[in-house]
Amino acid sequence: MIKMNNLSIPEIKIVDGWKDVVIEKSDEKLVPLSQNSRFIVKPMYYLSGIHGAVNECYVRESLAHKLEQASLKLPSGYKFIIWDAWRPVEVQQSLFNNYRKKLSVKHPTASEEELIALTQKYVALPSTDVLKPSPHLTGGSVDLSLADEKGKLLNMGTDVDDLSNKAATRYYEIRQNTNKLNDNEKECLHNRRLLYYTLTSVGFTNYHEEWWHYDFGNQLWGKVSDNKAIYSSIYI
Ligand SMILES: C[C@@H](N)C(=O)N[C@H](C)C(=O)O
Ligand SMILES: [Zn+2]
Repeated sequence: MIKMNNLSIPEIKIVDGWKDVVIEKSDEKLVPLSQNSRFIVKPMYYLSGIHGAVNECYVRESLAHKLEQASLKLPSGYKFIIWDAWRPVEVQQSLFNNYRKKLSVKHPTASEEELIALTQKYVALPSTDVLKPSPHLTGGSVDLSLADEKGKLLNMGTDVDDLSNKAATRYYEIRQNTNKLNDNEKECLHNRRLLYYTLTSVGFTNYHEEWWHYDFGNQLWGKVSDNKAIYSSIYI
């Protein structure tokens, strides 16, 4: 089992400029995660009826292998719950449009340019450009959380795809510097650390604005881990 010894989540490199990361292309194929009983696969965008979303979570072979390695480090009976992985560009476009719309309600005075910039904090710009594809189009991103031995979702403090500052991975780490955390907040802090250390110990990186988004092999991963990327966009 992963040993965290109360380790905090360190500052995570911001991803500005990730589209400039060089991709040394790999031809690894996509594999379905539902074939592995260590994972609970609930493709949230298919289940919520987003047009074009698939009833499966596909990732590159190496990513599936790393996820399996990470699952062996979880406390007994715990599983990863996988909500999303590879996406077709039309799903990326729908998500982008939906977020833009929600943010325009939250920020009624924002200009179109500001809204587009704000939206990109939560959803990457839809792109099939092989030199700068949206991360989920590469099969190198996964949106996930943890379920305990009874199959109950662990408390992470927000839902997936939350639009508040609480979604930032280090939200509770930063909060505890100025406030005494209550029991609920301490639980969220612990659960986010468990997810973070289990995944980063096998080579994943996290997107600092979303506690649920992890990468391996794509340009976001390359930016955060100082590597060249290996995955460009791929189609099924
Ligand atoms: C939409 C959200 N689940 C997500 O995956 N965001 C990242 C930044 C993305 O779109 O790549
Ligand atoms: Zn994601």
